[in-house]
Formats: sequence, structure tokens, C-alpha cells
Amino acid sequence: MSEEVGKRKSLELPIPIDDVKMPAVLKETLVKRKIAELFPVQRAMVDALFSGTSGQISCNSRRDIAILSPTGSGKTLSYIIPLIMGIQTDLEVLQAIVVAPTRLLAAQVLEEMVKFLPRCNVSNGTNAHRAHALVLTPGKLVDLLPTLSPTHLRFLVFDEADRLMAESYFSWLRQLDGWLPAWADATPANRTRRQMRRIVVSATLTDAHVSRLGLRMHISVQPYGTGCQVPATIAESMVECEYDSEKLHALKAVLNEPDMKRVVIFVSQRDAVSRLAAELATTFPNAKDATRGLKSGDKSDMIIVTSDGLTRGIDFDSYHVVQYDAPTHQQTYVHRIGRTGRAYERGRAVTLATKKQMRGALGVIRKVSRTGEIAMRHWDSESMCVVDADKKA
Ligand SMILES: Nc1ncnc2c1ncn2[C@@H]1O[C@H](COP(=O)(O)OP(=O)(O)OP(=O)(O)O)[C@@H](O)[C@H]1O
Repeated sequence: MSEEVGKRKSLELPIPIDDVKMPAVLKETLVKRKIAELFPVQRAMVDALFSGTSGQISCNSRRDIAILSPTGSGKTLSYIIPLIMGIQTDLEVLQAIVVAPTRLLAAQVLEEMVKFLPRCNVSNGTNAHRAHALVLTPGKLVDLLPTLSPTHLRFLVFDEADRLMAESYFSWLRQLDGWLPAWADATPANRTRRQMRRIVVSATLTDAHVSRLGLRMHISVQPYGTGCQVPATIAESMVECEYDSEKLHALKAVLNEPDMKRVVIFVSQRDAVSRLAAELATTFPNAKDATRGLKSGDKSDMIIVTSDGLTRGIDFDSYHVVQYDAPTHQQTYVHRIGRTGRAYERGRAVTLATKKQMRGALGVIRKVSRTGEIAMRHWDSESMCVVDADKKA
């Protein structure tokens, strides 16, 4: 990456929009949607796009944009900002495509786009020929490609880009590349006004992903210095169990703790979700199995049992997170506990691990924990309680 924007300390907190230099039309749109402050990643985007320009997205060498910022930090609005300024509503042609890995996430993003782009025709693929912008999964996009024209495409956004580039998804990228015309990748010297920007978005994108996409990355909006970190507002703790068979008891004890109203529980295997949800439902009638379908607007006092693929990027309302199966990868941990502590709110994440798993899990967690403070507890099979170990990891 040749240039990075937004590593200053002062960028770590939301800032009133009146304190950010931006085009009047953008400010008006944000105020209408009741946005009073810009989150750091959004402020960095505005700075990157508009500093030194008067409301136009600059047509200089800064073209592709990588948005690397922690979970819940407002990346969606940050990539909608260039769309607000760049889509010409008087032209009834396709100008933006946003790709998201799941239908649930695509639906959530579509809702946001409709909110901030009221004069645009934003579609999930239905009547795609009339859309200014499409928000869809790779599968749906590949189905539609033969019917779409790339001629006026100005923005191609990959939300949760690292997930989109996982092996199982890889062939769709080749098909998309085959559909894009040569000018999409023109060098700065021979680019025209029709240039296309690729915007890749993730809390856990690495340089390897970027080079795999073949991007000539020019701007990285990365307020915290590295994207792969958990938000500092999340209180992290671990509960150690002697044996695997004790974990269900420990989980129920954790769920009975005060304020554990909105909880999302992660297991590693998708086929274990229903089993655990059914076991919990005998004690907690509000336990819900995510494999049976969730809506992005699900905000009631539920205990949602899910696995990693199902809820990546989903914006739940103030959920606590419990990891029933300890994570073995940093990315997994970051995305799981990122379902809480969103939008700079406080959150709580509890990880269950057997004695055997403890060392490995702590190794993973310490690498991405921002505060480094992990409260340690253990399951006491005599008192049948989770007991404070009275020590910090
Ligand atoms: N400027 C803002 N003011 C108030 N709320 C905001 C602002 N920007 C975003 N939000 C809210 O913050 C929450 C998290 O935003 P968003 O879903 O974009 O996070 P994200 O960075 O994409 O997270 P993830 O990596 O988990 O997908 C959402 O509820 C969103 O509406």
C-alpha cells in the first residue's frame, strides 16, 4: 500500500460533523439521516476524498480504497460516502455494485444504502436493469452478469472482502474480471472520467488479500494502525472448564448472570448450532437457532446460537457474545466478538475453553486484544458456579 491515511491519535473518537470539512450536499444528506458525528473511519474517508478538492471525488492517482477498521466502527457508511457523492441519479444506468458474502448482510447493507441514497434506485438484483446500484451476494451477481452493462460502473465494493476471497468463493472473481472492460483497470495516465474505483472493506483484511485481488491500493483508511483488533470498548473474559462436558453447565451459568439479555453464542460447526439451541431452549425459551433464518432487524431480547459463516458483519443491537467453542484463529475471534461493542458502545465477550484449549485460545486472543485485559474465571463443578479466578491474564 503506497499511502495510508488516518493514523493520528485524534482520529480515535467520533467527531461532530460540523468539525469536518466536507461538501455541503454530503453534510445535508448526513444531517437528514440524523448523523451528528462521524466515526473515525468515516472521517478518514471524507478527509481522503475531499481534502484539497471542492466536493468532487478526486480523479488523481488515488483510486482504489481499502477500508480497514475494527468491527462495528461504521465501515458501511464510510463506503456509502463516496457513493453519495459519485452516483449521478439523473443517469438511469448501473453505477455501483456492492458485493457481500451472505444474503443477510446484503439485506442489511441495502437498507443502509436506501437510507443514505434516497434518490437512487438501489436493488438486490430484482429489476437490475433499472438500478443505479446493486447490493448482492457473489452467486446472485454471477447469475446477473450477462444481463448487466459495466459501461458506467464507477464503484465496485467488496464488503467483508477477506471472506469473499476465501477459496470456496474464488471462481466468482474470475467471472467478474472477465465481465469488466479493460478501462476499469486503466493506469492513472490513460484513465478517463469513467474510471472505476474498487473499494475493499474488512476488519481483518491482510496485504495477501489485497495482492490477490490485484489491486493497486492507494488509500487505506485505517484509524487504529491495524485492522485486526477488537474494539477497546469490549470487556473480554474467559471461563475455563476442566472437561468439555462441563461447558454446557458453564454456559447456562453465564447466561443466568445479570444483564445477559441479548446474547449471541458462537459454535465452530454449523451442524452443532441446532443441537445447542435445542438444549438451551429447555431452560431459555428465547434461545433461537440462526440456521433457521435471522432478519437483520432482529433486536428483541433473544439468545441467538450461530456459527461463524452465518453472522459475519451483522449489526445486532448491543448483544453480548459468548464463544461456546474457543477460537483457533484471530480473524474468527475478531468477527465473533465484533457482534458486540458496536458503534463505540460497551460490550461483553465471554470465551469458554477447556483446560487443554486454554493456552492456544489465550494466544489467539492476546494478539488481537486492544486492552490486553482478559478477566479469568473457571467452572467450579462442586459449587456448580462460574467462579472468579481473581487474576488477569
Ligand atoms: N456516524 C455514525 N453515527 C451513529 N451511528 C453510526 C454511525 N456510523 C455507523 N453507525 C452505526 O454503527 C453500527 C456499526 O456500523 P457498521 O455496521 O457499518 O460497522 P462495520 O464497521 O461495518 O462492522 P463489521 O466489521 O462488523 O461489519 C451500525 O448500527 C451503524 O448504524
